[in-house]
Amino acid sequence: MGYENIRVETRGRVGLVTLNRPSALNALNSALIAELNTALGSFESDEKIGCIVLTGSEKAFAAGADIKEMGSLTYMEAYLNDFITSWDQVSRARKPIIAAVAGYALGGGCELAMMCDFIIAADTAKFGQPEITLGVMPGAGGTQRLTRFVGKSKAMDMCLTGRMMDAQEAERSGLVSRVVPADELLEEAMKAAEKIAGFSLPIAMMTKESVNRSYETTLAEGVRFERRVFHSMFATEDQKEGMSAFVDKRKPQFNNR
Ligand SMILES: CC(C)=CC(=O)SCCNC(=O)CCNC(=O)[C@H](O)C(C)(C)COP(=O)(O)OP(=O)(O)OC[C@H]1O[C@@H](n2cnc3c(N)ncnc32)[C@H](O)[C@@H]1OP(=O)(O)O
Repeated sequence: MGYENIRVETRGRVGLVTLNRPSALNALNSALIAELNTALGSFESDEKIGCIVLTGSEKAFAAGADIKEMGSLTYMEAYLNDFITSWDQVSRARKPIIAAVAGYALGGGCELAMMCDFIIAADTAKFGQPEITLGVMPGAGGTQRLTRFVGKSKAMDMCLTGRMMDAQEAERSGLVSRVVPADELLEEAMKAAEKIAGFSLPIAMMTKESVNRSYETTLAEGVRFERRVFHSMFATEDQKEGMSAFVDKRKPQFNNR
């Protein structure tokens, strides 16, 4: 497929998607989301790919949903077409996805980054949910995910004032996993992705599923889920290989089985 709003590359075992609407600071319109979903689908089904990186430009990861496209939407159109639901594909990906964020990650851009498994931020990154300034509120999971990341007080502050958070505050608050110099962002994200892709894919996928379960269940249920999945790992060839390699003092050769 030819992509107009994103660039899609494969680097070894890592799938790289770069949002690419520079004239609109990567504002997320329906064409871009459709392309992103297609790219994610092809990486999900490509067994050579072990991890995905989603990034934007130096100036903007994404400045939000496309206000020009969305401005004239009616309630009936939003309701009948289930506006925004198609954005969720990122959060439903089974393979690990890292967001590498430089510049603005606002509104839907912040929400898209939060749908990824973790965020590595450049020291230039700015996060915000400014929807209230436009007469709406976050609609792609922002009120829910941001609250889980940073807690109620800061989420309320961000969503009700529309202010931006810089990279340092985002790291202190638990929104991002680490902050790196802007000119090292992609290199650092690729290094993390290559590391993940070098492990057993099914084990990484099960680990992701288990961590995500903690958002949706009680502690006791979550621990029981973890135990079941953990036990199942002993049925994999990669568990045998990983532990044998440790004992033999050699590097493991995982076969994703
Ligand atoms: C409601 C839901 C579900 C989700 C949302 O995401 S609502 C949108 C939330 N985002 C915002 O409100 C941010 C809007 N953008 C800005 O406030 C500013 O663009 C900025 C602070 C990010 C950057 O300001 P700067 O002065 O550096 O750049 P601009 O001249 O303002 O922008 C350049 C160019 O990009 C267009 N742009 C920026 N953001 C969007 C957007 N979200 N949708 C559509 N277009 C956007 C901006 O209009 C300008 O284009 P033109 O030169 O053609 O006007």
